[in-house]
Amino acid sequence: MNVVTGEEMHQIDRYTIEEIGLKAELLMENAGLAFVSSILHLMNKKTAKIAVLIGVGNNGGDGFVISRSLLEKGYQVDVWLIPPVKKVKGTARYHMEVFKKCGYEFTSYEAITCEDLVRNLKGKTHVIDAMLGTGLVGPLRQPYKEIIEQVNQLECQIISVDLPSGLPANGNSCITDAIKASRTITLQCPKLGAYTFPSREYYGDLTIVDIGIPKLAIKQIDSERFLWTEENVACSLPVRKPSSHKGSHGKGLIIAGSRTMTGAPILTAKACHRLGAGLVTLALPDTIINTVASQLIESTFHLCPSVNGEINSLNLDDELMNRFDAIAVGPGLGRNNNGEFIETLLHDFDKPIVIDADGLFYLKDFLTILAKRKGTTILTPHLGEFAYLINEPIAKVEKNRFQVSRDFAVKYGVYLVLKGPYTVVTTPGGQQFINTSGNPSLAKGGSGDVLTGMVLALLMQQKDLQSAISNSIFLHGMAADYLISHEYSPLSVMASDLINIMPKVLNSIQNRYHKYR
Ligand SMILES: NC(=O)C1=CN([C@@H]2O[C@H](COP(=O)(O)OP(=O)(O)OC[C@H]3O[C@@H](n4cnc5c(N)ncnc54)[C@H](O)[C@@H]3O)[C@@H](O)[C@H]2O)[C@H](O)CC1
Ligand SMILES: [K+]
Repeated sequence: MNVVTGEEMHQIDRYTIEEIGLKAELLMENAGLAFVSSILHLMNKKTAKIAVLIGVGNNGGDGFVISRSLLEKGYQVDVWLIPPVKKVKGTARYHMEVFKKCGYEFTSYEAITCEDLVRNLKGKTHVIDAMLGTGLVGPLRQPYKEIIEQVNQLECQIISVDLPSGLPANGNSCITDAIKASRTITLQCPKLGAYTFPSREYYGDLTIVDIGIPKLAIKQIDSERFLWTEENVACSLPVRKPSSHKGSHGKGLIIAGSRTMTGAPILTAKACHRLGAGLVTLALPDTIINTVASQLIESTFHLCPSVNGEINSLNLDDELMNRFDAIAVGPGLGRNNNGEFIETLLHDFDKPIVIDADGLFYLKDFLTILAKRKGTTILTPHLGEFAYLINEPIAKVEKNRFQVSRDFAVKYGVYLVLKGPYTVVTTPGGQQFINTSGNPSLAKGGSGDVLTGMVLALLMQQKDLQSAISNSIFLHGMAADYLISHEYSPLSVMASDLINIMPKVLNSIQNRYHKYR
């Protein structure tokens, strides 16, 4: 599913109307009806008292369809038109006339004061926000500004049409005032701002509804951003052939751990086993082998000479190294050596390398070598690690996370996994895939180590690397979602719980595979 900017949505809209010939009035009708179908379950017809706030453009036009449809169904609805009536033009005007011809009335904000409106809204159970959509330009103007300030203080449910009014669709411009919705029903394509912070916090629960825009119209935009959903995962997870053997599922090497971080290699290796890797070898500082090996009976080990409890060199000759199909390096390495072995890996190993955590810290010194590397490289930084790697403040990276991660991935020719809520995977070609699973229980030490092991396992089993990476991220988030919907508190989910629940998560998604075929 494409994730679009406001401009791209208008482009899609134009193609649908002008080239395909689906009339704008029909699209607006579809939009209003799809919105209503998706909210009916939230409202009791006997007790719901609904207000619809209608703006000047097509978002407001959707509001007229929504109001008419709810009134036809017998709901109590008060309708408020915010701009002067004469300013409503085009398709929105058409639906305003249809609304009136059906015998319904609205109140014009022109004729009342903000206090009158607020007094009325205070008695409502639901306010539908159809004031401004993707056509917003610049900072919010009056009278929307004063209305939005008041609406945000109401205690009722606020449901936004397409996106919360006042919020820029693309997410990275400055937010002055915007509706803080309890729920947003987005039309056809999710907007970029829904996956950017702090913009996302204004959306509340997000539902995406189909309004009948043909796929061909969506294909016209040169879009490079997509959601990676359960359907994508179910359709692309590897299926084991009866004839397969352990060599068919990859021999992975994990370079991890130090004297003060013995848990990280255990988590990474266990997660890698759980996602089906054929063989997992753990390269560790020689001094911690007993502690780690006592917790890992499925892995094999390679001992590295250490200084101060951290790996000093890999002690792997080329032949030994090239027996592996892929390498993951970084979890719990520590930062007290010079990381020269990362440079060695980048030079000497031409198959996929996943670099995480302290591996990324060392990588900063070897970026020129990274740019020249022929083999596939996958970097999995969180926001802080990425900001360090590119020498920018965290806030700047957060605000422009799509742009900065794309610039980096293309410049260095890597797969970049920028972790966080809505983790973004950018391919070396610049395409971006946004993850839709997970919850704040993942914000805990160790969950990144688990993800690294999962990525290593799937990339050895799937031909398409982006699917392998995105699938690992989705399953990792889905494990956390599964736990909190099965009696775990988000406070108590631990990284090892993610690994332990993985068989059930995989089973549930594989069982749902038929749903998407
Ligand atoms: N995507 C689709 O195919 C469909 C979308 N629909 C809905 O249409 C809106 C987008 O409609 P548009 O008319 O382009 O924009 P708005 O409704 O957001 O209104 C723009 C209007 O608002 C005024 N305005 C702009 N900026 C400001 C500001 N900063 N402060 C105050 N006022 C502002 C100005 O007058 C503009 O002209 C989309 O979101 C969907 O809800 C269709 O109905 C169905 C097809
Ligand atoms: K809106």
